[in-house]
Parts: sequence; structure tokens; C-alpha cells
Amino acid sequence: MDLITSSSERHDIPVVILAGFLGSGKTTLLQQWTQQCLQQGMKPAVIMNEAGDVNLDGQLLPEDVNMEELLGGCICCSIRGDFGMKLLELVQEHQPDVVYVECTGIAEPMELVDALTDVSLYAPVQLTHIVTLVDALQMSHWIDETVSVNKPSRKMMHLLQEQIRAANLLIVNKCDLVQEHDIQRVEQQLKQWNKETTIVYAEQAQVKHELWQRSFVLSDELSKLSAQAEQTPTIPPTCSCQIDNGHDVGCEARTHHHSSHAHVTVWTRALPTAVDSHTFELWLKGLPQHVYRAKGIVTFSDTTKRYMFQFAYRQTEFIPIRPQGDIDDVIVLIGEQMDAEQLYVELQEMLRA
Ligand SMILES: Nc1nc2c(ncn2[C@@H]2O[C@H](COP(=O)(O)OP(=O)(O)OP(=O)(O)O)[C@@H](O)[C@H]2O)c(=O)[nH]1
Repeated sequence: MDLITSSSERHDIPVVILAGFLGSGKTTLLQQWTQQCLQQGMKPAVIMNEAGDVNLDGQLLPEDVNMEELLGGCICCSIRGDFGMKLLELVQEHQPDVVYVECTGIAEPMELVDALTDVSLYAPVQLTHIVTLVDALQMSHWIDETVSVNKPSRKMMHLLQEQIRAANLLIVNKCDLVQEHDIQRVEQQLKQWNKETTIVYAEQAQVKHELWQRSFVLSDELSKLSAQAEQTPTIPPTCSCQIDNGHDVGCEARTHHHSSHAHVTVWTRALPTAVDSHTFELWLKGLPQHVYRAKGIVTFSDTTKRYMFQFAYRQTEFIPIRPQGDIDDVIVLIGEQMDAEQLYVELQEMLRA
């Protein structure tokens, strides 16, 4: 492929960024959009970014989708350089019809715009959309001053706000978990944070992928959004970007700092043995409120099957799975101010009891 062409001659490959807080439904959406593309004879490609060291979300995508992984960091800061390289590789090797970029739930999507602009100088790609998913239940609680449990830190709230402000398509997902009046409150708040965006409502992220195709070219929209973002008061960021990590055998914990990411710890631990399903679910449901997300793969001793588990805003889900490739049982916890080692000790004690 001739990569050095003027933008008027070349046919740019659309790049769609999928953003949104931890557990809001990005992978659920990506599963459907890649499937829809395949059914229509298109060739989708995916860049999958996980803050942890294992690509769990990639397990859920159709096998015939070309995918590049970026693990153990966040493409909007610590591994932003790698993102450009991976995008270029995907485009050169596979010439996809569209590239979906799934960010981690703690990424600020606007930070990717520069990286994409750089790549577009020498590769035929164009950022067409930033799609941000919002968990309707979580958002309705987080903006409700009468609710005091499961509140985020100020920095997390700032991050959520940044993700929403960056979007030119907002998908309010998990509408099955809320009432009509909650949706109205959520909508009011979203419109305060992002006046220009298109908002759609969904359950199980069921939104047709043509939605981004029908819309506008992003460059104009982004300049409007950037101007608007400068005028909108935000919760001020308070820390700077770095990743600390420390680990022992089979365990990795990274503390992720960013101008607004807050101090998010991503803790990954291999699970050496099968566990009892009821005890495991009880442990998951009892995780403290600043554990925003847990996911992984477990083998249950009472069913002998392997499952992918999900814990997002106190909802749990278990899906039977035959992992692609060689992947061990593993738990990933993502949160703030969490003592993950202690939580793991508690799991072991519950399993022994
Ligand atoms: N009740 C309900 N659950 C949903 C809906 N959409 C997704 N989920 C569940 O929410 C959990 C998290 O969904 P994901 O698609 O993995 O979310 P994500 O944004 O990719 O999460 P991260 O990997 O943390 O970034 C899974 O258990 C989904 O099945 C919905 O509309 N309603």
C-alpha cells in the first residue's frame, strides 16, 4: 500500500474510539459492531487496550477480527507511543475497512487525538468518532446527592466528565437497570457537560454500527468540542502521570496516575486452583466500593467448567468460556485505595471455611 499520498487522493480508513468508564459496556458494543461489520462483508480491525496484563476482552470478539493488543498500561498516556505503532501495523498488514480502538475504562479519549493525527500524516486513517458509553445506573447514582453509597472519588468523577465531554456520540447503556426519571436526570447532566453531542439509549449496548457511519467528520466536531471544553468548568485535576508497579510471583499490581485518572490500581493475580462458585460470587459481591471493576477467568470446582467473570458497579456475570490460546485462570481488580492482597487473603479464607 502506498502510504504517502495526499489526503485528497487517498481513501481514509475510519478510526472509531470507544471510551467510557470501567464496565460501562465498551466490549459488549464492540462484540456487536465487529459482528455486524463481518456480516456485511466488511473487514473490521481492533486495537484492544487493557490496563491489566491479560487481554480478557479480546476473548469475547469473533476470531476472524484482526486485533492488536496493548496491555499493562493506558494508551492515552503511558503507552501512547505504542498505540501509533500498532495502528500503523494493523493498517499496513490488513487494510481494514474500519479500526475500532477500545480504550481502558480509565482513559481520557481526547488524549488520543494527537496520536491519531500524527499517524494520519503517513497512513490513510482518519479519526471519525469518539463514542463514549455511560452506565446509566452508575451515572444516576453518582450524580444523585441523596445517594451516599458507592460514590466515586473526586478524581474519578473528573475522569468520567472528561470521557463524556470528548464524545461526539454518547451511548447511555444499561437502561434496563434504571427508571425513566433516572434516565431524564442522567440526560440533563450529560447535556450540561456536553451540549453538542448526539445521545442514544441502549440495553446491552444494542446500537447499530451504521450510527457512526451516518454522522459527521470528526475534525470539525472535535474543534467545536475542544472550544466548548475550554469554556465548561471542570473539577480540577490534581496528580501527574506515572505508572508504579511492584509484583511477586503470579501477581502484578500497577498504580496508574494521570492528570485526571486518579491513583487507579490495577492488580492481576493468577488463580492456581479451581474455586467454589458460590463462595467466589459471595466474595465478588462483597468487594469494597472503591473496587470499581473486577474481571477474569476462573474454573469452578462444583461445575469443572471455566468461566469469564465480570463485576461492574456491583453487578456480576459469569459466562462459560473456552479461552482462545494459552490463558491461565486469573483475577483482575481495578480500583482506588484498595488493598488487593488483603482482599485475596479474604477470598482464600472464605474458600477454606
Ligand atoms: N444489565 C446490563 N448489563 C450490561 C449491559 N451492557 C453490558 N452489561 C454487562 O456489564 C459488564 C461490563 O461490560 P463490558 O462490555 O465488559 O464493559 P467495558 O466497558 O468493556 O468494561 P472495561 O473492560 O472495564 O472497560 C458485563 O458483565 C456486561 O455483560 C446492559 O445494558 N445491561
